[in-house]
Amino acid sequence: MNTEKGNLSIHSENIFPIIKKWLYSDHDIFVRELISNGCDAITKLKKLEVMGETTLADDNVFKIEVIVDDKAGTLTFKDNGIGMTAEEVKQYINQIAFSGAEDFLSKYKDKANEDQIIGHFGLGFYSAFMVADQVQIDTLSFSEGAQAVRWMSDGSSEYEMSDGDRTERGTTITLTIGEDSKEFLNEYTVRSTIQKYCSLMPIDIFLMNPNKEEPKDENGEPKEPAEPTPLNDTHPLYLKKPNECTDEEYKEFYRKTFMDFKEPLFWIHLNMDYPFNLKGILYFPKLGNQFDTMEGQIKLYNNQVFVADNIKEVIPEFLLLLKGVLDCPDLPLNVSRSFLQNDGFVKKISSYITKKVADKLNSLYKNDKESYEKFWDDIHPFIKFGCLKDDKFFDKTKDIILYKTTTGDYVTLPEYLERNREKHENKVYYVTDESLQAQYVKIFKDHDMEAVIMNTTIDQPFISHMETKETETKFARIDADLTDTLKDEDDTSEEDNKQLVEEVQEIFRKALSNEQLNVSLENLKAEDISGMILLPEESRRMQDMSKMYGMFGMDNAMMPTNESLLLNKKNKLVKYIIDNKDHENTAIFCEQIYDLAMISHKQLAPEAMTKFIERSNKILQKLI
Ligand SMILES: Nc1ncnc2c1ncn2[C@@H]1O[C@H](COP(=O)(O)OP(=O)(O)OP(=O)(O)O)[C@@H](O)[C@H]1O
Repeated sequence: MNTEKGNLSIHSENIFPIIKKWLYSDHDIFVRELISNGCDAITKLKKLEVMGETTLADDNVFKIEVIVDDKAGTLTFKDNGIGMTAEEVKQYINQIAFSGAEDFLSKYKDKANEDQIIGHFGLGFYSAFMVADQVQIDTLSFSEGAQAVRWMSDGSSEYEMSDGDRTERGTTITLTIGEDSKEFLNEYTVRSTIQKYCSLMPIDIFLMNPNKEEPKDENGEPKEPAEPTPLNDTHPLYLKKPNECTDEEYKEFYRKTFMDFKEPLFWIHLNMDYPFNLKGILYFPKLGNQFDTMEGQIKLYNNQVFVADNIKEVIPEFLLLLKGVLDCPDLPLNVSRSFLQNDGFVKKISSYITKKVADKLNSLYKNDKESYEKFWDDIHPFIKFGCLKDDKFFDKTKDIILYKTTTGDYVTLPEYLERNREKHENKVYYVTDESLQAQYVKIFKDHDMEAVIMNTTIDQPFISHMETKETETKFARIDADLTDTLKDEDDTSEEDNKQLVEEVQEIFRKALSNEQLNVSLENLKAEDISGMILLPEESRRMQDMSKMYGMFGMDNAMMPTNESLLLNKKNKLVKYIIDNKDHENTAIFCEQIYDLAMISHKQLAPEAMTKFIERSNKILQKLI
C-alpha cells in the first residue's frame, strides 16, 4: 500500500483541546477504553473460532499487554485479538471512531460537568488523544494473507496510513504521551488506573516496564524473573451461580475488591437474567466503631468494565451505605445522568435491588434470628435510613426492625409494647445516652421497667418517622415525664398539694435565684431519690432541633427550656426542706438537690460544675 494521507471527518480543528479540557477531571479513562477495545477484539476472535471461521494455534494464549516506557515516552496497548485490515482501519478508525467522537462532543460539550455522561461511555479509541501527542496503530488482521497496517495521527485531524511490520495477529496502539500527561509514564499510576477500571475485565492484562532494573540475587547475578501475573480477575465471583460460591470466596472477593480486612457481616448475591441482566454482590459491612461514618461503596460495571462508583441515579441512595459490585450490561450508560434519573428501566433495576435487600433481611430474621440480632447494631442505621428514604422498603422491613432494650435484649415494636402494656400503654421510652441518663435507667430498672436504646444520629428522624406511620404509638425520652408506675399513693388533697408545691417552689426559686424554675412534688416509690429533672418530649425535640440547625442565628439561651424539677415528697432531704424553710442549711440543700438532678439530666455548664464541686466540698467539711 502506498502511504495514504487523509483528513478525519472532524470539522473543527480545535476539537482536541476542547475535549481534553472538558474531560480533564478523569482523563485516565482512555486506559479503560483502549484495554476494553483489546478485550472486544479478543472476544470477537473467540466467537469466530467457536463458529469455525478460524483456527487458533494450540499454544495460543489470549492476553493484553500494557507497556510503560518512560525513556521512549510511550505507553503501549497490545492485544492478540482479531486485528484490522487496511479497509477496516479506514472504516472503524477513520470513520466510525472519529465520527463517534464528533457525535459525542456535539452532544455533550455544552453540558459541562453537571450533566456529564456516566463514565463517558462511547468515547472509545478517540480518548487516546486526551493524553497523547501522537497515536500509532500497528495491526494485523486474523484473516489469511492479511497485510499489516500502520496508522498514525498527531491529533490534528490528519492521519497517515501505510504498510506496517507487525508479524503477529492483533493490534498495538502506541501513545506518545504529551507534556502535560507525563504521569502516564509512571508505572505506579498506570497500574492503579488499570486496577481501577479493568480489575474485572475478561482477558488477562499484564503490565510491563522495559526500563525496570532486573532483580538481582545475593551474588549480584540477575535473578530468574518471576512469572508475570495478570492485574485482573477475569472471572469475578458474581458471575458464578450463588449455590456454587463458598463463604470463603465471598469474603475473599470482598477483601480484594474493597481492601477492607474487616469481615463483612453477610451478603446478597444478585443474579438476574430476565427482564434485565443484572449480576452482583452486595455486602453489609461491619462498622469499625461507633464513630465510623457509614460510608459504603457500590461499584458499577458494564460487562466487567468499571463505570463509576456510587451512581445514585441507578442505585437507591440508602444502598450506597453498603459495599458491593453491580454489573448491568443493559444500562444505557452513554446517556446523561438526568436521563438515567427519569428512566423507567433504571427505576425497575433500582426497585429490584431494594426488594432483594429487603427479602434477604427478612429471610435472615426468619431463619437465623440469632445472627440477625447479633448484626443489628451494625445494620440498623442502614435499615432505618432505608425506611426514611423509601416507603416500599419501610413496608417490607417494618416488622423486622428491632429495638435494643435496657435489659439487653432485642425486641420488635409490637413485642415491646405488648410486654409493657400494663405499665405504659402505647408509649415507648427511649434512652439517647446511656451514661448520661444512667440515673433514669436505674429508676426504670428498679421498677422492673425497660426503655429502648436510640443513641445514633439516625434515631431521632427515625422516631419522628415511626410516629407518622404508627400514629397510636408515642415515643418519649426516658426523662420526658413520669409514669404512674414510679409513683406511690398520695393521700394529700389536690388543694393542699397545690399549696405545698407553691411553697416549695418559692423556697427553691429563692435559694437558686431563679424565678422561672418550675417545681412539682410527687410521692416516688424510691425514697432515696431527692429530685429529678423532667423535660417534656416536645420541648426537648425543639431544643435538639435548634442545636442542630443553629436556629437561624437564634441564641440557644433564648429558647425556653421548660425543664422542671420534680421533688420526691418521700425523700428525707425534701421533707427536711419543707419542714425547715428558714434553716441556714436549707439553701445549700436546695442548690445541691437541683444540681444532682441536673447532673443526671445533662452535662453541667462549666460555671455550674465549679460551684457544685465547691459546695460538695463545703458539705463534706461540715461532716467532720
Ligand atoms: N484493539 C482493537 N482491535 C481491533 N479493532 C479495534 C481495536 N480498537 C478499535 N477497534 C475497532 O475500531 C472501532 C471503533 O473503536 P471505538 O473504541 O472508537 O468504538 P467502539 O469500541 O466501537 O465503542 P465504544 O465507543 O463503546 O468504545 C471498534 O468498534 C473496532 O471495530
